Amino acid sequence: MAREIISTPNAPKAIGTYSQAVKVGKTVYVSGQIALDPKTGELQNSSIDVEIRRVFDNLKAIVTAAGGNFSQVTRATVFILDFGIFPTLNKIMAEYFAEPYPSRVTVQVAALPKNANVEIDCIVELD
Ligand SMILES: CC(=[NH2+])C(=O)[O-]
Repeated sequence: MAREIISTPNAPKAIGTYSQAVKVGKTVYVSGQIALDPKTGELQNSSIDVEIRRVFDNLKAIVTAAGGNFSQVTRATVFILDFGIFPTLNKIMAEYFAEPYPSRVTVQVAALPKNANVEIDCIVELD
């Protein structure tokens, strides 16, 4: 099946050897997003709320560029440095996603790129 590379200036440029997303048929694989500002490339981490919202905004920009929306997200993977932010993560995610929510995995990890506190990737099934 043909692959399409998704690229948008509304989300951060890749900081390594990956594409923002790869679309295969109606499935979109969105790379892990940290809270980089798409314009400056700087991590937006003035607060954990700001950081998490920037991550979801980055994901949303890529999903939109692929022709989708958050209601079509089937799976998200969340990497966090500290489970102390779990309630905040859930509160903010509920602002971006309506029920029924996507499937999700959340894991605590030792480190993330650019010393981020959170990284999230997702898979989208387009209609
Ligand atoms: C940030 C990211 N997605 C990576 O793989 O480094």
